[in-house]
Amino acid sequence: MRVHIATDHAAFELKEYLVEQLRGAGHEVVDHGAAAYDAEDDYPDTCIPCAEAVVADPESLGIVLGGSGNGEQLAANRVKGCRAILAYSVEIARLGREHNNANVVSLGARFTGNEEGWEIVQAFLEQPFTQEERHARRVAKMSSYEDAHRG
Ligand SMILES: O=C(CO)[C@H](O)[C@H](O)COP(=O)(O)O
Repeated sequence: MRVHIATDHAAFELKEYLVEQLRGAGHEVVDHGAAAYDAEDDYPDTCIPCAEAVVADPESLGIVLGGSGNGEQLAANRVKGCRAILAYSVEIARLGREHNNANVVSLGARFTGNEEGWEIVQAFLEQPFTQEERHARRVAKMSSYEDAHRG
C-alpha cells in the first residue's frame, strides 16, 4: 500500500522509525517531511500536504505525527475529504478504520513509543472499513456536510 507520512520535530525519530518499518514491510512510503530535526518547525507545514496527498490518492492511507498528535490531527482534518483520527491504542486505530473509514491516523510520540506506534500503524493499515450501512450512512453525512459547506 502507498502510505503518506508527515511529522514535526516532536516525532521526528518516530517518523524515521516508522518509515523504516513500513518500507521493510513492503509499503510504498511518501515522506512529506520534516526532512530533518528542527525544533522550530510547524506541524501544519507537513501535515496538511500529507493529508492533501491522501485525499488525492484514495487507495492510500496517511500517518501524521507530533508530540501529542492533537494539532497534527486538527491540521489534517482541515483538508476536505480527510478523516483523521488520533490513535493511542491498537483498538482505537482499528475502530477508526472499521467504523469511521478514517484515511489518516495521528500519533503522539510523547505518549506512544516506537514499537507501540508501529503496532498501531499496522492495525490501522490492515483493518478495512466495515461497509455496514449504518457506518457508511454516518460517514456519508459528514461528506455531505463538507460538500455543502466547504468549498
Ligand atoms: O503535538 C504537537 C501539536 O499538537 C506538537 O508536536 C507540539 O505542540 C510541539 O511542541 P513544542 O514546540 O513545545 O516542541
